[in-house]
Amino acid sequence: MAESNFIDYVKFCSRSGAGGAGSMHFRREKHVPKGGPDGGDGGRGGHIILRGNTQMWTLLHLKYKKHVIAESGKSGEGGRRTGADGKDVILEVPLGTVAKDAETGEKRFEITEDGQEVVLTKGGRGGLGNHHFKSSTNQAPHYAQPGEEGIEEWIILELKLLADVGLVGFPNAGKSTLLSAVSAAKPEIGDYPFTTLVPNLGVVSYRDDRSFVMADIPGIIEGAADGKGLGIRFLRHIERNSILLFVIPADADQIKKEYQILLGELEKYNPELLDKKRLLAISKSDLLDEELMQEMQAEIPEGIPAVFISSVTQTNLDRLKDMIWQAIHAE
Ligand SMILES: Nc1nc2c(ncn2[C@@H]2O[C@H](COP(=O)(O)OP(=O)(O)OP(=O)(O)O)[C@@H](O)[C@H]2O)c(=O)[nH]1
Ligand SMILES: [Mg+2]
Repeated sequence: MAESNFIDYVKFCSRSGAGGAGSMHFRREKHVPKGGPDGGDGGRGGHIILRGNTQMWTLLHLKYKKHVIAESGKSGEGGRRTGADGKDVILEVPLGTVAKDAETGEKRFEITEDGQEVVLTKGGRGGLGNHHFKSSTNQAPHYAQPGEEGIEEWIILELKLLADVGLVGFPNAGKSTLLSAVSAAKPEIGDYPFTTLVPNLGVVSYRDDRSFVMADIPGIIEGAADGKGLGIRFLRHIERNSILLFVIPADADQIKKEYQILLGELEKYNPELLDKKRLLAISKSDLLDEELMQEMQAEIPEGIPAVFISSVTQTNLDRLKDMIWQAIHAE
């Protein structure tokens, strides 16, 4: 299978720090023979925290992290000194990262904003020092609270792809070839269906210093919404894409029909997908001569901006980028 530059799933063991123990201590001063209790509280154990970062696109950096462990809190000390908190571990993640409990599959939260921090695994509370337990009947408590245990749990992080444009098309339509023609991504390309098994992301440079992110996902086939083929598993990745670029090859039997089937699968999967802006690229147009291309014009579905492109001869790729850019930045 092709290595994807897009990792959408990681699983790791997350362990927060234990709270530090409260101190059992009595004040000792030269002229105070029987000083009162003055044991300080233990520090809080370190949390495991997720923080949103717009500069990140994948969970690749967490792929080999099997254990994430935060420091324990320090014990309290005499003189009511509170122990230091354990250091938190902060994991930077792309926006759209969903944290789940690996055992139950239950969703905990989603990171949606830059800089947003959510505690994933809470550090243990520090124990109370003995001075808290002083009472009228017990002036000298020989007791301090232990720190709370840390939590150890298996966590799944999933990322819904945050691309600006998602490629939607049947297998073999030329989606990966297009991505490789307009970006530095090197997806596998093959003259057989289902070459792409995992989504690929590419950053497309657009004039000057601008860029947008394109997502190449596996081909979608009729029945995909009912679990046929591979595409449906990845359809969730395009939920957030701001626009959808349909890719239909010029040698398709019926462009309109292919388009309708693709639309139908999207709708069955999630009707909201139809609210997105759509563009159509008729790919492999190098296979057509002028005359055929004229005839094909009639085949273009109504109400969708369309362009004939060829990734092989680089035809109209700039025009396509213009259309994408405009669609992304319209309104
Ligand atoms: N003539 C011509 N062939 C192309 C063009 N773009 C892609 N192809 C060919 O079409 C075949 C399929 O290309 P891919 O880019 O792998 O298609 P895909 O849509 O990613 O396919 P899946 O990953 O299976 O969904 C390959 O043999 C490509 O060389 C083009 O612009 N012109
Ligand atoms: Mg492909």
